[in-house]
Amino acid sequence: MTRTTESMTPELHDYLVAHTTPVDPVLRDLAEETLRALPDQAGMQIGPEQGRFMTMLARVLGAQSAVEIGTFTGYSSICLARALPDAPGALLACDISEEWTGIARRYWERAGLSGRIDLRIGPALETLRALPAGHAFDLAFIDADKDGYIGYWEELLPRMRPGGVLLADNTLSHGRVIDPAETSAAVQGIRDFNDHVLADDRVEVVLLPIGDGLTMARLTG
Ligand SMILES: C[S@@+](CC[C@H](N)C(=O)[O-])C[C@H]1O[C@@H](n2cnc3c(N)ncnc32)[C@H](O)[C@@H]1O
Repeated sequence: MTRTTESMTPELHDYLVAHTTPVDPVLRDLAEETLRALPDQAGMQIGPEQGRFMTMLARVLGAQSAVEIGTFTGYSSICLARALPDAPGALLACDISEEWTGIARRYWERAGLSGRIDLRIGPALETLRALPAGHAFDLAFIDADKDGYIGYWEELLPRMRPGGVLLADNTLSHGRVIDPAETSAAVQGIRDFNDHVLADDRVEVVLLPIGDGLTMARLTG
């Protein structure tokens, strides 16, 4: 029998957020400023329960170094960097927008995390390819252009430590992944990515119904 996850109503979502450790003033203010300054893009930011999950996951893993593809105004990078050692560049953050990451920089400073985060502006695939050999990550978070996910996956996997974990955001595409009428490049990119990850025997994988779908893959080798 297939067991389904209960449908997530707005009320049920409010309830689960209310029963998750609350966000601190830095994340609260960042979410508010993002909504005020960038109302059309603010939905790209991860939600509070996903942020808490990512912080806890990094702590449980004892992650020493992490990489983020898609930084935007810095919410997810704060959630990750908080769980990393206070070492220069413990989090490599990749984005193409100086404007949006300008907001991120201010909040990293306020959170006392600037020293841990190495922001690289430019296409993330180029940033990853330019990393020195031997640069290894315990945790990776992919949350940028959806038709680029497979490229990021293939570039990141050889750079992960054994037992490392890759997370990929929006892998349910608001349910559009199962809508045959949906033919956009972004949704097709996610479908292709989900199939690609499932077929990759280097990892075990679970697609979690957190936020808009969060794929979690662990290197088994
Ligand atoms: C969904 S948002 C990231 C949200 C962020 N993780 C958060 O929780 O606030 C996607 C980001 O990917 C960036 N992006 C898009 N294409 C990119 C590329 N080729 N390389 C690096 N970043 C890219 C965009 O500028 C945008 O800031």
